[in-house]
Order: sequence, then C-alpha cells, then structure tokens
Amino acid sequence: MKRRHRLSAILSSIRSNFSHLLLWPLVCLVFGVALWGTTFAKLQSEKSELQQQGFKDAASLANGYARQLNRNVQQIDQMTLQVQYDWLLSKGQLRLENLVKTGLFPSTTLLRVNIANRRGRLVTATIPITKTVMVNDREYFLFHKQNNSNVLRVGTPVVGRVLGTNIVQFSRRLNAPDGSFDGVVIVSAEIPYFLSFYESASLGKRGLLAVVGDDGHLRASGIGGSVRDFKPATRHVLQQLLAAPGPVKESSLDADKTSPFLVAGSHLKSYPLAAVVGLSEDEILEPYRKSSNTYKNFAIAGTAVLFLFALVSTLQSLRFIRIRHESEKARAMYGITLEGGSEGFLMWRAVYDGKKQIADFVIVDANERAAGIYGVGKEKLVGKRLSSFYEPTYFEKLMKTYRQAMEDGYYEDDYPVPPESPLKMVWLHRKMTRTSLGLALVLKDISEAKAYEQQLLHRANHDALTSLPNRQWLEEALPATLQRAAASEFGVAVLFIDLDGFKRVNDTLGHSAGDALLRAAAHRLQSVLRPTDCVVRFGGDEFVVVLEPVLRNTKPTRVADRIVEAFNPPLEIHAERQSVGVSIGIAVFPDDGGDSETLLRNADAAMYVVKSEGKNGYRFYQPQLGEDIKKRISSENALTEALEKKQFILFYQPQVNTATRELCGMEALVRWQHPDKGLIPPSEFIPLAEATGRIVALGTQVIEQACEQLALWRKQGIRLVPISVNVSAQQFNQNVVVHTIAACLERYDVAPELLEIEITESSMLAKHAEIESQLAELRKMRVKLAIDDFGTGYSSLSQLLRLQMDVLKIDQSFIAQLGNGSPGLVFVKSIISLAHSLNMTVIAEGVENDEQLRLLQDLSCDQIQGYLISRPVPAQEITAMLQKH
Ligand SMILES: Nc1nc2c(ncn2[C@@H]2O[C@H](COP(=O)(O)O[C@H]3[C@@H](O)[C@H](n4cnc5c(=O)[nH]c(N)nc54)O[C@@H]3COP(=O)(O)O)[C@@H](O)[C@H]2O)c(=O)[nH]1
Repeated sequence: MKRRHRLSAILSSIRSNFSHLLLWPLVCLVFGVALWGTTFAKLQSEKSELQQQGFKDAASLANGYARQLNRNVQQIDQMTLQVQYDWLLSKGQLRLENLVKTGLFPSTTLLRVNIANRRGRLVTATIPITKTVMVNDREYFLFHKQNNSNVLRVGTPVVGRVLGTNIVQFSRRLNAPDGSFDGVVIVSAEIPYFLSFYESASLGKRGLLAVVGDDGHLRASGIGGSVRDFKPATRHVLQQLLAAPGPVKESSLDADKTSPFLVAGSHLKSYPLAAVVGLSEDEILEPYRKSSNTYKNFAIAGTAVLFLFALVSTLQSLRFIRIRHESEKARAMYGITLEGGSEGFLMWRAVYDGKKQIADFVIVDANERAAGIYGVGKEKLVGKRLSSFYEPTYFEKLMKTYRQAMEDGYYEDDYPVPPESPLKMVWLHRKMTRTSLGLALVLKDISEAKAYEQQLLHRANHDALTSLPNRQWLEEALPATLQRAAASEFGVAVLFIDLDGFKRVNDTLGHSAGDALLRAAAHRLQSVLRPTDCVVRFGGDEFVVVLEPVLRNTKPTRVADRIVEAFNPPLEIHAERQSVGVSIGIAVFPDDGGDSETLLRNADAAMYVVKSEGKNGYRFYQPQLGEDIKKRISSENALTEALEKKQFILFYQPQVNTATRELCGMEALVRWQHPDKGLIPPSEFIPLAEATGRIVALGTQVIEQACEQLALWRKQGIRLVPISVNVSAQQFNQNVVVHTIAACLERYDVAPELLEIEITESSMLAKHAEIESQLAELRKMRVKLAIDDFGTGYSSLSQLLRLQMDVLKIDQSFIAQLGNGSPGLVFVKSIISLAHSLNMTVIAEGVENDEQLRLLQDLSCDQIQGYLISRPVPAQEITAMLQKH
C-alpha cells in the first residue's frame, strides 16, 4: 500500500514534469530524424544517379548489341545469297562440305549451313550429315516452298534435327534455273552465337542479352553470358519493353533472382529483330550499397550517440525529478516553504565509496535560509560536499551522526555549533529524515531559545542571593562527580557548613542583614577555596563545599581549618561587625558514603554534632555520629514532651541592694524537672529550644509561671518584689511577648510593675523598629525592661537612650574580672556611670565574693545578683527569703 502510494506520487511528479522529461529525448529524436533523413536523401540521390547511369549504359549497350547483331545477320544473309547463287550455277549439285575449306563459311560450330532439296531432305551441309534428315515439315521449308520470294527468313528457336541443339534458323529459297522451287538454304545459329557479344566488363557478371523478333518471338536470351531461356510470359514482357520509349526497370525477367534489370532495347537496322540488353540493378547499385553501408553505419553511430545522450539526459531528468520530488516531499513533511521560512532546508545525497559505504554527502537542494545559515549564496551551496565544510576530524564526527540518521531513518537533536563550524549559529535544532537519495535536513536556529533556556537553567541551578550553585544543581552534579572519582584513584570530600550566629543576626538585625551575611559568608568561603572547588548554597544558612579531587584515606583538615579560620574575623554587615562562626561536618567519598545522598546526610550529621558540641569547628563523619544524632532527635522529642507535660519549673535568684543587701527583686531561671534524669540546667536545653524554635512556647510557660507565682505569694500575703524573666529574641520576632504578658498579668491579676523583661543586648540590636514598638507597648503597660549580659554586644549610647530601658545588667564575665587595678574595674565603672546618666538601675551579675561586692559598692552599683547572695533556688526557698525580708 505504502509502496503503491509512493509509486503514484513519483508518477504524478513525473507527469507534472513531463515536458522537462521529454525535452532532451525530443531534441535527440529531431536530430535523429534529420540525420536519417539526410542519410536516406543522400543515398537515394546516389542510387538514383547510379540507376540513371545504368539506364544510359543499358541503352548504349543495346544500341551496340543491335549494331553487332545487324552485322552478323548481314553475314548470314550474304552467305545464304552466295549459296543460292552457287546452287543455281551448280544446278543443284553444290556441295557445302567442299566449300567449308574455301573459308566461305565461318569456322565456328555455332553457325552451320545446310541445304534441303525440293523434297525437304538435307542434302549437303557445312558439317557432315550421317543420316537422312527430313525438314519438309518445318515452317521455313513450307514458307519458302509456298512463297517464291528471295527474303531471308528468320526462324524462331527450334531443336535442330542434325545435332539436337537449340538453334535459330535463317533460311532462303533456292530456285531451279526455271525459277521453280528447288530447296532451301538454312543457316542454323546456335543460341550461344547470339550471346557471344557478351562482355562482362561492360555488362557485369549478370548482364542480360536477348534477341527478339518483330513477330514478338524471342530468338535468344542469356544472363551473365550463359543461355537462359525465358518463360513465355517474360517474352511478352520483352515485347512491351521494346515498345517503351526508353530503358525501363524490370524485375520479372529472371525467374530465379529477385534483382531487377535495367533493360533497354534497340532494333536492328536491316532485319526484323531487336537487341535487348539488361544490366543487373544489384550490380549497378553495388557502389551505392557500399556507400549506403558507410552512411548507414555513420547514421547508426550518430543515432546511438543521440540515443545515449537522450537516455542519459532522460535519466538525468528523472534524477532531477526524483530529487525535486524528494525535496518537495521532505519540504511537505516539514511544512517548509521553498523560501522565506525560518527553517533552513537541505537535501543531501549520499555519496558511496567502492565498498558501498557512505563516504560523504553532497547538497542537491537548499533554500535561502539554509544558505544563510552556511553563510554563502544558495547557488554556491548546491553541489557542495559535507567534507568541504569541515576539517577531517570534525567531519568524521558529523558523518557518524549522518550515518546513524541513514540507518535509523530519523534523527533529531539540539546541536551546539562548534567554533570551527562554518554555520553562523550558536545552537541549531537538527531534524534529519532519510530519503531515497540520502537525507533531508531541516535546521532551525535555536540560539536565542537555548540562551534563554540556559539562563533559566542557570536560575534554576543557582541561588539568586549568593549566585552560588544551589541544592538542585548539587543533587544533579554530585552523582557525576562521584562517578568520575569512582573511576579514578581519588576521593571527593563533602563539607556541610552551617553558619553559627546567622539566626541571631537574621532574627535580630532582620532579613536584609541576614541576606548580607549570607552573601558575605559565600564570598568568604570562596576566598579560601580553589576555583575548582565547588561552593553550593544548600539552603538557609547552610553551604556545601565539594572538594574534588582529594587523596583517598586522607582527611581534608587543612581546608576545614582554613574555612574555620576564615570566619574568625567578624563580618561587616550593614556597617556593623558581626561575629559568625561555622560548624562543618565532613564526609569523604568513598569511605563515608558511596552516593551523594549518603554523603550529604553523613556530612550533615557530622555538622550537627559540631553544633551540639559548641559550634565553630569541624568534625569528620564517623559511624558513631549516627548515635549522636539519634540522641539529639530524642532530646528534641523529649523537649516537646516536657513542654506538653509542663516539666519546666522556675528557680529564682535574688537581686539585692548593693549597700543594704535588701531584697529588691529576683530573676526567674528555668529548670527542666526531668522524670528520670532529675533537674536539668538550662545550658542543656535552652540552645536546643532556641535551635528548634521551642523557645517561644517555653518562654510563654516561664512568663505564665512567674505571674502565677506572684499571684500565689500575693495570696500567701507575702510582700512581693519584681520578678525578671528572660525573653528570647524569637519571642519578639513572633510578636507574642506583649500579648502573652498582658494575658498572664490579667489572668493572675498581677501588677505590671512586678514583672521585668530581660533582653540580651544582642537581641535588642535586631529589628529595631519592631522590637522598639513592642518594648514601647510593654513600657506603656508599666512592665520594667532590663538589658541582660550588657557589655557582650555592641550597643551604642544612642541605642540605650532610644530604648529607654529601666535596668542594665552588667554581664558576669566583667564582674569576674573585677579586682584592684584590673582593667575590668574601669570598664564596670564606666558602664555604671553611663547607666546612671541614663537613669537606669544597674545590676551586677555573677557576684561571687566580698571583694567584688565591696568594689561594686565603691562604684555605686545599685544591685547585685550572684552566688554571694544566693544560687538560683526553688520557689519554696525563695518564699522563705521573702518572708524574712
Ligand atoms: N530565654 C531564657 N533563658 C533562660 C531562662 N532561664 C535561664 N535562662 C538562660 O540560661 C542560661 C543559664 O542559666 P542558669 O544556668 O540558670 O545560670 C544563671 C545563673 O545560675 C548564673 N549565675 C548567677 N549568679 C552566678 C554567679 O555568681 N556565678 C556563676 N558562675 N553563675 C551565676 O547565671 C545565669 C543567669 O544569667 P542571666 O540570664 O544572664 O542573668 C542563662 O544565660 C540564662 O539567661 C529562661 O527562662 N528563658
């Protein structure tokens, strides 16, 4: 069905190109006809000339023959007259036998003389007569006997009675002296006698001679000098010929041969006879036949050349039609218009070598667009070979694809145009379809689309903030990296890096600072790595560094050290210095994982351990780390459970007047009353609560418990002092502090002045506007505000002024350094005087001994808090303290 369809398509293509297809054959036909026409005309002319010459020759020879015959018959006539005379003188006693010797008679045996007496008996002859021969019944005897005339009678051929041969008899009456009939003299001429005139030089090998009487009877005839008797019918023809005005062509004279004769006749001058000469047309036309063969051979050769030319041109036309058909088919297949389309179209014809292998391709058709792609004019493109465009190595590479397309019937791809290619594009989409000639190639410039695609790909694979490759890129690239390493003797190190302190900066200084920090961290990471090492932003504040290659069985400690050290100097974020560390977990391929997922998971686990061990450092993955992670997960779960089961309790640490030691307030410090492990200090769960965000729920519970405790003591009639609670920056970030405090104060009917909020110095630095508005609200509610751990951050005087804090708590690290002559003293002194100038109450934290107390007293510090007064104690114990006070 498919083949029939294809055939009908080709036939239709041939029909529509019929005129093109027939052009050269028709031209050749015209030339062929002209050639043969000229050849036949020339031959005909030659033949005609020869025939005319033949006719002339026949006529001339007939005249000559007639003259010769006339002379011969005249001799015979003379002979008979002489015999007639001698017979009369001898009174019938003449003996011819005797006269033979006199030479009166011709010596030839072809001509004999006889005398018959009045009774018709041969009585004497020029040859001896051995028997009695009677001729009295012969026509001539009867004629002469009855006619007393002296005429020479010419007889018709008969069989002679003396020798039995065919003869023509000439006879004359013999009279007795009285004039009566006395006999007949007879000259018998053998038929060959009449043909002795024959000369092959002038008559040819098959020349015809004949003698015809006026009575219409043939006397002698021969062809080629030999006697040939004609049939009665042909005798009639001879008569007609003689009646004709000139020579004629006659083919019926020779019964055996088909060749006609050019025949001419000539009447004898003195006798009732005519001479006939015929020249064989075959012989006359011999030269014509020879040149005819030459001419015909020339014409045949010319015809063969024309035929070959017509054949070749027809095949060429068919090929052209086929190419055009294939081109149109291919174009139709792709919906490509001949010109003006956006796609380049090329028809390649496969070129085969001696081994019938495809060795090259040649362009047989192309549109303007394709020419544009190749950067040449269309007319220069057609006929070009693929090999002419490329250097040998690249050509062979292309041939592989082209051969593949020929084998499979179809090939399609996006093709990055190499720099050495003549094609004026960056990317092309190639579609190749096998045709009966070779390949139909459609080219589309996709450079722009590819550029956009690559842009999108870059976007999809890169982090917009840091411009580093992202997690998606890593997940695709790392397996390939590992595959490469697996095939080599090298390893790959994966460093999972988490920024320490990012959360703080992000939560406290806001997202813009967080973004700046991430950019600065990315830059710092890159600055200590080789360009071949790969830095990836994995997500949030997590980075992954892939080191390839690394020596197997070695740990990339130097790189890890360099990274950690690189983060020692603070980063400059929005004109402020921020200390940020890095926690790095390292897993090395193949020892710590055979695939990217395992390596990343194990590096992450190692990093997690660094985090839980105090951050800012690195750890190599060890199988044991899995256990640590499990522990952490179980801790997280336990923390969640503890919050649900309200396992957190508050301890209280008193704050007293430095001078009088009177109880002024207390700080609520949370403890985890674990059912199995007992009391757990905050250092063991606050970082986890911060890291997991559970600090917000924990902070809410703390505020609630503090208010509840105040309400309880009030109920017990105990004089109340303010309780300060620690509030994490995350509680402010989630904007829950004001609401929680308002709700608890209301729920437990606690006076807001009894609640104090401690915010670390660093927390206050972030999100000024948001935190300040919440602090303003708390102030409005008359809740007191304290700056905790003062001296560890970078708060400025202007910040302190703006925030209008009530209390400043000097960090215990400064109090620990207090001593006579120590620089700490100067520092604490200036903090106190600064706070006092801002009308803030100063509380010194971590006071452990009397000397510190005395110095603080000297410095006019308002209150102290520390082990010197009391460790943080449960509510019952502080209740006693309150009661005493
Ligand atoms: N967000 C919240 N943070 C809280 C809460 N409860 C506690 N914390 C924070 O936990 C950190 C550790 O607290 P803790 O183990 O209770 O230690 C406190 C005191 O025990 C300790 N202290 C007090 N006096 C001395 C002393 O003389 N010597 C010494 N070595 N340590 C002493 O200081 C801690 C109180 O510090 P501060 O909060 O800065 O006043 C700690 O950072 C708490 O903030 C909570 O409910 N929410």
